[in-house]
Amino acid sequence: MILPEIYLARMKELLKDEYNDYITSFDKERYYGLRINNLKIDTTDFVKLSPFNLDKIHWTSNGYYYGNNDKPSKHPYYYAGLYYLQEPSAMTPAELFKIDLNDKVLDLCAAPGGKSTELGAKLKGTGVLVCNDISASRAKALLKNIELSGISNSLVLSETPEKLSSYFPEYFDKILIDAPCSGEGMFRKDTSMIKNWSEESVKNYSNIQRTILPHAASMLKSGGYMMYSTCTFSPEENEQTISRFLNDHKEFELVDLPDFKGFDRGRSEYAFGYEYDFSKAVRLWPHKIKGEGHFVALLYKKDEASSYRCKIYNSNIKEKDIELFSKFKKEFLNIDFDIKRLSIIKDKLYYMPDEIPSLKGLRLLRTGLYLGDIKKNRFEPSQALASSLKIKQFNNVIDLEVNDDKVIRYLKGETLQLQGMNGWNLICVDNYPLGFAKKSNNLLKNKYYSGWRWM
Ligand SMILES: C[S@@+](CC[C@H](N)C(=O)[O-])C[C@H]1O[C@@H](n2cnc3c(N)ncnc32)[C@H](O)[C@@H]1O
Repeated sequence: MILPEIYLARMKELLKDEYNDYITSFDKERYYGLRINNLKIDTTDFVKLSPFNLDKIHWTSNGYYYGNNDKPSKHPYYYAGLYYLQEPSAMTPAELFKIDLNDKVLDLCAAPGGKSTELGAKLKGTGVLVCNDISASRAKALLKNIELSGISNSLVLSETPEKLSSYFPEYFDKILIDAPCSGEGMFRKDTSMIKNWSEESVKNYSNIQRTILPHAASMLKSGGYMMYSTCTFSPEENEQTISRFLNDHKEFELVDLPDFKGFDRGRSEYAFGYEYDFSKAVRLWPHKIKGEGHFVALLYKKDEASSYRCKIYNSNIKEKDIELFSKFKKEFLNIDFDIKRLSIIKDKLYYMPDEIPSLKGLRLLRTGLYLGDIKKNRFEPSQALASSLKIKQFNNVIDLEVNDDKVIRYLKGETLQLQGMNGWNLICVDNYPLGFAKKSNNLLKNKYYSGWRWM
């Protein structure tokens, strides 16, 4: 692997006598990880069920390395959203971020959702998860991952941090900024990042990070926590971005992050302006752990009793607007809905997260859980609803065993000869929902969302 001379000189300066270890880490294999989606399955249950050669990632509670011969992206459990494929170090921010039930959480740079899906799992369907990415195309991938993971309490947006900040002032308890960066920590995983690297790009990213942080800060409640992470090594994008922010925001302070074997700490000598204790932050290096490079810092917004409260939006939906859905719900679903949280947008029915402000004027890809479509004389449930269900929450279930060839045929969109009850059936694999099928006139129509099909 050929790395730019200037980059190597900078790394020598940063790493000193560890430099050679860092360089030789490029000759080693990269590590592949999967993170179990605890919203759908407990870690121990998945480990029992898993056909993969798993080895625990020691600083996580639900992350595992998988074997070179495993193909977890080509397995029905992946389609059931039981895990997310993620580079092991990239699991660190969401792992270290303590999320409480009912928290309002923002993932500001969220696509494609590696960290959002874990933050959503930690919320266990309570509170609100707002996932945003400035890039509309990347936000589409984010939406798919949120829905596949079964997260039902999220908003998916594609906005600038500045615009978001005018809608959500001091609204969130926790904010993650997994910032755009020069990606030095991913050179081994993705060599294409090397050719985009330059000292200039480090400077540019550091400027972007510096503009994002104040907007994020204004959306955080007093007493709230903000986590900042990058997958790069340059102090300009890590200690210096944070210390510049702290210089201008005296209401924030660094919080100590836990230590694990192989973790390195942030470098106080790189702080800009005042002295800050960056040993509270974490640096991950590919020559010290089985994973790529990362930086993580946690900030606390001191509790200075703010007075601001967002005006909360309430839908004014009436029973008669949702008659078709109520009929469907009575026949098939074993869940309760709070009518105040239902919302109809262009004949699509959504279940909104609780206590959200008005979203008018925002570029939204998803407003809560998309339940389905209100057609002329029927309600048609969505793929997102199927993904969010537990098997017990649906009356008609066809549960297939993972080795049954009908599982993959269903995921390919084929029509199957299965018994099923009349009307809607939830197709599951080993008790975990995949999608819907509808039976009428003895024919079971495959309703698996065509955009997610097994290829
Ligand atoms: C490191 S990636 C995020 C990865 C993601 N958190 C995950 O774990 O899957 C950074 C993201 O920031 C987005 N981004 C770039 N500039 C941004 C900005 N000014 N505001 C919000 N997001 C931005 C990029 O589109 C990119 O998807």
